[in-house]
Amino acid sequence: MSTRRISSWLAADCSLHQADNNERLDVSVEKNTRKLDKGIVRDFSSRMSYASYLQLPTLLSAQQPVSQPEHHDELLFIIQHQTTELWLKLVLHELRSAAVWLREDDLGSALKGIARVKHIQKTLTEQWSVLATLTPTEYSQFRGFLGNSSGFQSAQYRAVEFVLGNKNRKMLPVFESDPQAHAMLEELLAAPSIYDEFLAYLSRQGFNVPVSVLDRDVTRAHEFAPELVPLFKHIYENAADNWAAYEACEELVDLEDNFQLWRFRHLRTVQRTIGMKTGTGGSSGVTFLQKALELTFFPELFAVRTEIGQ
Ligand code: HEM
Ligand SMILES: N[C@@H](CC(=O)c1ccccc1NC=O)C(=O)O
Repeated sequence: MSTRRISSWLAADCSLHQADNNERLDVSVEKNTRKLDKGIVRDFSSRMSYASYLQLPTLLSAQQPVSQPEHHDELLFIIQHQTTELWLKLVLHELRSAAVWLREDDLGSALKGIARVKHIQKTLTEQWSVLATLTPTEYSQFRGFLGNSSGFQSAQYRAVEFVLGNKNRKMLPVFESDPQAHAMLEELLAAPSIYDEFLAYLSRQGFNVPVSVLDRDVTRAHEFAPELVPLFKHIYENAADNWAAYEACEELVDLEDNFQLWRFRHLRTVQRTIGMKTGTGGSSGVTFLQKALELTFFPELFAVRTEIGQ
């Protein structure tokens, strides 16, 4: 089809839509009020509704400010945390499934899950701008009511760190008063991380993964294994021949990057809100959080960058 024919076809199509729209406007919207279609279901006395399916009475009754008198901004604080926890629930669901798919050599499904997680991470990182509207003065007016509660006690956050390979048994005692959370973290501590599963997958695909890495104690944090760097160098320098492995490596790099961006935005929000005060959870605060920026899930995938082209 020539360019002229395409544009005249497009013009005809647009004017058709225009006519259609005008007609609909004339017929169905009067006084800027939309007429409701006859078929719209209104009786939910014996049907599942939006609210019942989503358990909204439960969800929307879970915002209970503790400040007295109630501080206007505590609702923001609660909802920022609750939405984070909801998204973390999905992140955990996807990452745990991705680890299983890797174990089953189903890389495609694992990558699809990781792609979804990356979008959630972006949403979570963006969301910090909402909390940044909370001024230090406003926060100081209800901070005292939070007692020793702290994000440090987020079981789902810790679980995500564990699934990604940043295991730390010393985190567990914090959850002793919550048997369900404690059991979940114990289970994840003992299970191979997504990186362990990926390296085992690579080994099954014929890549030369050292036995010391495959047999590592998975209850500990993954530590930099220099022997892995030549393997990744090979994959990166022959990406076209190892596309699936190469793509998976880059997806993991994105995951770690996104995780660190969330940590950084948290740190900056903390800094602008409480400065150098100690945390309600008992840590030094900003100084403690800064140290997390030195942690890494997939050190060899970053180390390989130094080697590329050499
Ligand atoms: C004004 C808002 C916030 C302040 C001032 C703040 C402050 C802090 C501080 C000082 C810590 C260190 C632990 C402690 O001693 O308490 C911490 C840890 C943590 N916070 Fe927040 N936080 C804020 C918002 C949030 C939000 C919205 C989340 C989302 C769930 C969150 C999640 C976490 C997590 C997961 C940790 C543990 C981090 C780690 O172990 O590296 N925080 N926070
Ligand atoms: N650790 C914070 C308090 C805080 O932010 C917080 C308190 C209760 C539940 C979640 C929280 N979020 C992150 O730490 C502080 O020291 O002000």
